[in-house]
Amino acid sequence: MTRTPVNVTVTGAAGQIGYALLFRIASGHLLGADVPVKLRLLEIPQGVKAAEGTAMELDDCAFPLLKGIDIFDDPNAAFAGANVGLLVGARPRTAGMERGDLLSANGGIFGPQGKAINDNAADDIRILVVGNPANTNALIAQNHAPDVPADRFTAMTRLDHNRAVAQLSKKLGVGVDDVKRLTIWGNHSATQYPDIFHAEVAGKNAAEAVADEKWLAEEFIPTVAKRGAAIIDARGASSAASAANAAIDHVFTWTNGTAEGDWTSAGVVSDGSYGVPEGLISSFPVTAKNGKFEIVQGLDINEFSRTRIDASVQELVEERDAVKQLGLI
Ligand SMILES: NC(=O)C1=CN([C@@H]2O[C@H](COP(=O)(O)OP(=O)(O)OC[C@H]3O[C@@H](n4cnc5c(N)ncnc54)[C@H](O)[C@@H]3O)[C@@H](O)[C@H]2O)C=CC1
Ligand SMILES: O=C([O-])CC(=O)C(=O)O
Repeated sequence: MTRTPVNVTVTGAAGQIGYALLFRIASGHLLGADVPVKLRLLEIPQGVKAAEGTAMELDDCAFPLLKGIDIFDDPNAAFAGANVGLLVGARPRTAGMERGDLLSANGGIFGPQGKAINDNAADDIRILVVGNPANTNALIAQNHAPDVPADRFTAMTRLDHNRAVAQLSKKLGVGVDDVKRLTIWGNHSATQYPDIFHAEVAGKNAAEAVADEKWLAEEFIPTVAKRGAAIIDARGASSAASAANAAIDHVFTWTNGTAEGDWTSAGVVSDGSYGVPEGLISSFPVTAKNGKFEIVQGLDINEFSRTRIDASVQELVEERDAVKQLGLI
């Protein structure tokens, strides 16, 4: 049976994450090995030539699933008919830039992109925001797309989730696939909280298997939360291949579902669960089924976790209030 190709719009296509991401989308890792795709690349005018170079390389791979590549510098055109949008391009923080300047510069990107999605994307559009500050950029885009169901806008914390799984598996000397039900709560920032109290490792409770609160508080949590900065320090550039891999994992899970009895982490619109104010885009434990993320309900949150979740959510509240004050939402 011939399937209609899925239109995947990628912003920031000529950047380092774009370079690590596009080849995996085109080879079937984003949606599945039997799903043809058409790529729609969005760049700023200065980035278009480099995106054309990447498109030449994509052609040269002769990927059977890749049914077309178009390059744009206009978000309305780039999101026309999009079924999946990966919002990677963002304004990075540069020396001397205040937080408000960073939020406004990104508001100038994610507001218009949200509107372009609202006006032009396909009815089944699903958005993953990768560009930082990811949660708040997703909130801005979602606020500019009143006709799109809010739950189609998500922010990436899957990289944090994967980092936490890897650190825990090393500590316990087990395979990464033995780790289940780990959760990243809150913001994709240094305040995020990787929670192992509900996680299972080879069928045992992870916190009980670790049995070392000092390691948890002083090693595990800071290592995961500050991993982005450690990569920049070591590589001289921010994480790119691992970020692209996490974006692939996020969308693949969203569309193909979580395994029975397991969950993952994603920044999704809060429905007020776990005391996270409604409407914030915060990371939660989520399952995915029939193309929808659902927040896992009913977990007992202990004092250790409560303080840390609240601190990260408070940071999201402050970011939301700042973009509100700037008139960006
Ligand atoms: N959520 C997460 O876990 C992670 C997020 N990130 C973030 O992802 C973003 C991208 O990272 P890199 O690819 O390394 O950056 P990069 O600087 O290599 O590439 C960004 C690209 O976006 C383009 N761009 C800028 N404004 C644009 C706009 N308005 N429309 C379309 N394209 C635009 C630039 O021309 C550039 O080619 C950064 O904000 C970074 O902080 C990075 C790693 C992990
Ligand atoms: O700070 C950055 O740009 C990179 C980042 O988000 C991460 O690696 O988690």
